Amino acid sequence: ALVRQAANTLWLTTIPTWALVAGSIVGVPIYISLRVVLRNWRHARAAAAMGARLAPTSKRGKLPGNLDLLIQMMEIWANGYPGDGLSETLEECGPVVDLRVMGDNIIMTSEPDHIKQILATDFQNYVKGEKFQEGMRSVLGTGVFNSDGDMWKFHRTLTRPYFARDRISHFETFDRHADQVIALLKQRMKTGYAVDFQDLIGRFTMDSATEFLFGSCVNSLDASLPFPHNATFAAPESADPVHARIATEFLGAFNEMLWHTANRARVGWTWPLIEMWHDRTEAPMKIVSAYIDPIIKDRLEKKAVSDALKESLDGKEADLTEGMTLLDDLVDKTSDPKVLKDETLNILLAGKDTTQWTTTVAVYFLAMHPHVTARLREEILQHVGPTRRPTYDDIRDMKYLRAVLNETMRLYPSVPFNVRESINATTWPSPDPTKKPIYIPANTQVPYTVFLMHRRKDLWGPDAEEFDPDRWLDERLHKYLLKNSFQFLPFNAGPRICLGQQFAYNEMSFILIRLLQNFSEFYVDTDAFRPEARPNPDWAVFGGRKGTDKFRPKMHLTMYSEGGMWLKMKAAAEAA
Ligand code: HEM
Repeated sequence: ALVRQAANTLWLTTIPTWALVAGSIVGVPIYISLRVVLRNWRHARAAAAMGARLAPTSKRGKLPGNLDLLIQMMEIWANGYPGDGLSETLEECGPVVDLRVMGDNIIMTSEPDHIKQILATDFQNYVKGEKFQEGMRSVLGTGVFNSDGDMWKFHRTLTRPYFARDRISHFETFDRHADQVIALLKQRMKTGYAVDFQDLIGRFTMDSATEFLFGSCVNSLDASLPFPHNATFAAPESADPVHARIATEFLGAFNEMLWHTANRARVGWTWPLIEMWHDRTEAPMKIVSAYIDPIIKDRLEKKAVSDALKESLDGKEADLTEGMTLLDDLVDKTSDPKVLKDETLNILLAGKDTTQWTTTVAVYFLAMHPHVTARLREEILQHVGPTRRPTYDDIRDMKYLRAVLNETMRLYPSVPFNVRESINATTWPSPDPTKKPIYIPANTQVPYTVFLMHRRKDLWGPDAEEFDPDRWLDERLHKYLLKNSFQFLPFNAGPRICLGQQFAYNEMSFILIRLLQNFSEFYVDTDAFRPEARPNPDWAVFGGRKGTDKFRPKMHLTMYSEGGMWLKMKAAAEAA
């Protein structure tokens, strides 16, 4: 009908429908191919004019538009190891490659100098882009994580001052929730069953984040913990108090929202078609809003009372704002409930799963490397002792702890893949200095992967895939990292560097110290992982992390372990 309608419009009414349909079937691919050929020719000319060359392309795709590679990537996303397919492509072409998906230039890089240019030295020439933001908008609005240009500057300026100050209150928050975590762990270990450490730390980061953001903790640590699939009993969730059930629902809705937004980024321009009849973020967003909206309303009402009182007292002694939470800080600058909601939700998204993942994998690595656990405990006992609450100064001085965290984020960065879009045509330096720079067309998606960059042997040495915190302390630091600091980027870099970096180091260090004050040995309980959540046995032949690790890493916006991270631990003698 569409073809016939178009034909009518073009006065081609005398041509029979079958001929129009056949013409379209043959004509559309020819039209697309011609467009691609013409565009590549234009790019080649523009590249030559700039003294540059086109980015290498892979020979691996056999179908038009690299459709076979696209299907393969979808399959890897669902069942493979992160980076599979791409690492082979980068091996074939070098650290930068034009993936050419369905005729579009998509120039992926794992080269520190390119990422430096995107994030820092040529920051003005790149945006997150409308394609990325559109999929997130129903959840994140125009908050700091999901905006570009002036809107991003507005949100960043609004939020930055809060993170610029070190807050003792954060340590009090961490401490209360860490106590709950330790108590839950001790309780669980008494049952003889493993704990899903990823789930437990997710509750810790959610409770800490909601408390420092809103001053109103969601209390997800009050809900019962899941038992492994092989347990013979499990406490029913319905036995939880009402507030804990609400917290579980909130946590579930938040995770679901994340999942759908990441899925939109993955399926690209097709997501509005898939969700044409039904916005998949609507239902979970309703649950999240039911929690956040009343808090914001309440805070704005308090602010109005405080302002009125201040006015009646000519501004003397009437400041009722506590100034402790991010929301307190923000209401001093804006009373727009939408801005307040977007901003706090953006920070919750940026700060919760990232710290959850790093802490989870750090403890997984401790389980796999008992000598690292012993050394880290030694440092903790030396600096903090077996029971005292750690301070900011303790954390700053603990070099081995920082090395363990950095090594964890090197091998399993929370944000393994990211993307920007070029505004104007430009060039990137050639990884091979004997060759011309690489041409980057305007309005082109440029994904970059710190996950693959952090594992490159030419950048980190032959043992790049090994977990070895000492590389941050011995001669390897000078030999590799200090040559180019842009080769380690778990927190991004440049004007959009993670706002919560220091907060994250404090939070992760705090919980690890508390954990190692109380437990001295950790074990991965493989049987507690559901069979489909265990690593594919065929991966063993690959060696490296893929062949060694005992969990199945997956990603939405951030990384996670499929089906949880089931661990057991032994209480420390000092803590008894
Ligand atoms: C291990 C923990 C963390 C890691 C690895 C991490 C990593 C990152 C990365 C890679 C980005 C850049 C995203 C992009 O531009 O595409 C980012 C941005 C951001 N992070 Fe973090 N983050 C962590 C924890 C936190 C925490 C705890 C908070 C807040 C409490 C936070 C707040 C933010 C914010 C607000 C942004 C957006 C900055 C902007 O676009 O201007 N992050 N983070």
